[in-house]
Amino acid sequence: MIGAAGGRRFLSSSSGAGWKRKSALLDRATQAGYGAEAAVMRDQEKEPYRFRKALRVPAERRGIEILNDPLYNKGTGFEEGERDRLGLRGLVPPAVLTMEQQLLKIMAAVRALPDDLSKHTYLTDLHDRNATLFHRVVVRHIEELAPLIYTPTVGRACQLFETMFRRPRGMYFTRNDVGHMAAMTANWPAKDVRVVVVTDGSRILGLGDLGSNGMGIPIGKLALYCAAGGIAPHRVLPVVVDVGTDNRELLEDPFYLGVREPRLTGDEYFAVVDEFVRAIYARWPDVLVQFEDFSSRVAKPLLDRYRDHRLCFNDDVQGTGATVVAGALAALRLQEQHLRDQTIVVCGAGSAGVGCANALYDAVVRGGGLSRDQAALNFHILDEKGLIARDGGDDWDDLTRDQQFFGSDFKHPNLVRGTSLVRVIETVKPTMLLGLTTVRGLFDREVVDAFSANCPLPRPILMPLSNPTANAEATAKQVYEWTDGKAIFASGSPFDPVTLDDGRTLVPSQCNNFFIFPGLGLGATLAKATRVSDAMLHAASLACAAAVTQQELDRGQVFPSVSRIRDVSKAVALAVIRAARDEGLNRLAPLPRDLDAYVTSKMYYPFYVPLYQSPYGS
Ligand SMILES: O=C([O-])CC(=O)C(=O)O
Ligand SMILES: [Mg+2]
Repeated sequence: MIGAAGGRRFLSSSSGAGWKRKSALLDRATQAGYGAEAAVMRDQEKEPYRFRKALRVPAERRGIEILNDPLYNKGTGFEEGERDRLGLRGLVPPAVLTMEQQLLKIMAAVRALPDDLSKHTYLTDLHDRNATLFHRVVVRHIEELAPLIYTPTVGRACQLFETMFRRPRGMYFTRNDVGHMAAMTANWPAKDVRVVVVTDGSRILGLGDLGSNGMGIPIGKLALYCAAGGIAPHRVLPVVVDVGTDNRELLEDPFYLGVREPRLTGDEYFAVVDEFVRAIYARWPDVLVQFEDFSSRVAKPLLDRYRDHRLCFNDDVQGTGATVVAGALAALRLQEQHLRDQTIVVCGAGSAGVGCANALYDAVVRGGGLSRDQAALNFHILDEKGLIARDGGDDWDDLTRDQQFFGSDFKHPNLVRGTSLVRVIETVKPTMLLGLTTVRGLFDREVVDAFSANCPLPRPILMPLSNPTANAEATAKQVYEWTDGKAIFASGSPFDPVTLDDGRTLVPSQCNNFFIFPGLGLGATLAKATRVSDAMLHAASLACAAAVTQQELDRGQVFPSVSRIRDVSKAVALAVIRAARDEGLNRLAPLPRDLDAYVTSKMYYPFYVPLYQSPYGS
């Protein structure tokens, strides 16, 4: 595979000398025939990149086979010399397009399509035939394309996965593969996988159990790892661990592509995941495994099983948690407030809700000034029955230890098990209200009015985080209209800016874990960290919050604009590497003196390099 690249050079943007070297190399690049690319890099992107002189294609791969490999294919982008060298003459149309021309063509085609699902399909096809161009297009137009290749459109794509299926991507490890998984990893062609995103399909976004059709999620997450986090496409592996499904419709659907059996549970379930985990780390010992969209029943138990001795994290529990902390810190910076003084109500006691509460609690304790017990009193968590509290209920023992943690010690007659959301709000007067329930419209007028009327902050902080858009607890328009534009709004799925009757236009933030996971993965793998610690996650939150510019804050945004996501990922990666070093978890030691330049140099940037045929094989 790729990796047998010729002499590599990289460039840094961090110092004057770096820029000089960069200019010199760009000049050489221009002379070497990269004119358009070099100009684009210099004038439009200012994107430091790794300059690869050439890439060797395995000798056995020629002509059509190169066109059929999305990692090598350039379509009409093959230059004349390459067409001769690689046996392509006559196999592609005569015109030679620059990457820029191809990009314009792709964007025109995407924009001409009538709906988001068709656009998703078009982009998936591009991904399948020319990965370099796909990622270039995504990098350049991330704000427009992230909602198409990722949340929210990816949710619909998962629901329709079987009918939309064209070409496999990633790997499936099923309950029927027990005993074979270690051998199966050898079927994946890439030697150097750095990041695996795995789901068991049991809780895809807020859409429930979609079984094997959940594959769309690891694929979408990893597309962002490449475009936003600078991990090269041949270093990522999307996975479904298919233990069956409890979705009756899928079980009865003749076209369902997964294992048509009820889900495994208990020890049998954990044995399958254990074997998968052992197999993955046996083939790729330094890989980072991101657990994604596992149901609350298993998400935390799996995390606890592996987190101390494997490089892994759960994106919904820890990634979303770290993202919410980042948003909270930025929202408080805007109002010159401290996190320790906030009263926080979290709706939803699944793994994501509890994960967010835990991450915020951890941030309060790290911030100092409150004892652990005092800090816990600032949190109130509700599940579908209402407030979680020890008093007044008979289901205390059925709750998990994590759920019980924030409900033990209220000394207020109103705060008993099952107290309604509005009553909780009127009693505790929260400053932050988070929704992780998947219940559309839960934050209705009554809730938002009560929240806004009782909130001691000038700007109440409201985060309906459930995905995709249709599951959001409230829309941006509703919240801004009901609070007269006062609320700070951040949602899991994107919403368009809202113009109020008085002419003010307000820009909602997207509080999505894509601000954390690509940079966390980049940092953790570059540091060769032995595990992902709470301190690394907290450092990621701080870096993300610090990346919000004053201009963005002034517009009411508490997350950076999505167009800057590569910069944010880099800042997150740097913070994660330093945090790993502080705890002695880095095996990349000592860290490079100019860490910034090092991370920059390691970030994949999609552009074509000349291909040569290797006489020696790959
Ligand atoms: O995928 C997303 O957009 C965020 C996420 O992890 C989820 O909702 O499960
Ligand atoms: Mg998720």
